[in-house]
Amino acid sequence: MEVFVNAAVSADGKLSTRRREQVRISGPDDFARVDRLRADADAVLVGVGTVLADDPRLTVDDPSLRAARTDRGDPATPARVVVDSTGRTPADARILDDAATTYVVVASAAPDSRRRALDRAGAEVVVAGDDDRVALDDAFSALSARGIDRLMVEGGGEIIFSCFAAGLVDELSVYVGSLVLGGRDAPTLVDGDGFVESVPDLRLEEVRRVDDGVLLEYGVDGWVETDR
Ligand SMILES: NC(=O)C1=CN([C@@H]2O[C@H](COP(=O)(O)OP(=O)(O)OC[C@H]3O[C@@H](n4cnc5c(N)ncnc54)[C@H](OP(=O)(O)O)[C@@H]3O)[C@@H](O)[C@H]2O)C=CC1
Ligand SMILES: Nc1nc(O)c(N)c(N[C@@H]2O[C@H](COP(=O)(O)O)[C@@H](O)[C@H]2O)n1
Repeated sequence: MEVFVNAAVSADGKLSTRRREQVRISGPDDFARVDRLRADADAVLVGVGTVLADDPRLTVDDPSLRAARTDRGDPATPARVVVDSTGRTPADARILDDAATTYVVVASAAPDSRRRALDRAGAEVVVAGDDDRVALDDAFSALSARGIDRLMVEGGGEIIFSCFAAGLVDELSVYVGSLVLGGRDAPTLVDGDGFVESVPDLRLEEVRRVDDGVLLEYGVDGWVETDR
C-alpha cells in the first residue's frame, strides 16, 4: 500500500490553536489541491482526535473529480477511515454519513457496546491489534485486504507521528500558511512522543508557492541518526 500524508500548518508548524478547533490555514487553491489528492486516493484516514475536534466529512467536493472517479468504476468519494481504539466516534459524526464507506478501526479491547453502536450508525468496524491501542501496521494490512492501495492520511499530529514511527509513510506534503498560531499545547504536524536518536529522513522533491503560502513535497527515505 502507498501511504501519503498531507496537512496544513502555520509558519510555526501548528495544525491548529491550543483550543484544537479547526483552523482554515489553506487558501482556495490549496483546498482544490487537497480535493485532487483525495480524489486520487482509495481512502482518507484521520485519528479520532480529528473527528472529535473537526467533525470532518473528508469527501471529494469537485463534481468533475467525482465524475472521473465514477467513470473509472470507483465510488464518487474515497472510503473514510477513523483510527479509534475504544470506539469514541460519535454515532452522529458527519464522517458516518452515507457519502462513502467509513471504516472505524478499533483495538481488540474496544467495548462491544461501542462496536455495536458504530455498526448501527453505518460504520464498518475493523479490529486491528490485540491490545488497548490500534496497531497501525495491522490496521493498514486490514485496509489493504479491503482493496485500499493508496491511502491519504490527513492527520492529526498523533496519528501522523504513529504512521512515521511504524515506518508506514511514503510521501509527505505540507502546506505552510502565512500565519502564526503559537501555543505550547497546540497540535503540531508530528506530535506523539517525538523521535530522538533516529528520525525519519526526508527527500525534498518540490517547493511551490500556493495561495499566500508554500507547498513542500517530500519523499520518505527511511531513517537517519540525529548526530550526523
Ligand atoms: N491543519 C490540518 O491540516 C489538520 C489539522 N488537524 C487538527 O489536529 C487536531 C487533532 O489532532 P490530534 O489531537 O493529534 O488527533 P488525531 O487525529 O491524530 O487522533 C489521535 C487519536 O487517535 C487515536 N489513536 C488510535 N490508535 C492510535 C495510534 N496507533 N497512534 C496514534 N493515535 C491513535 C488515539 O485515541 P484513542 O486512544 O482513543 O484511540 C489518539 O488520541 C485538531 O485540532 C484538528 O483540527 C487535523 C488534521 C489536519
Ligand atoms: N489541507 C487542510 N488545510 C486546512 O487549512 C485545514 N484546516 C485542513 N483540515 C483537514 O481537513 C478536514 C476537514 O475537511 P472537510 O471539511 O471534511 O472536507 C479536517 O478534519 C482536517 O483533517 N486541511
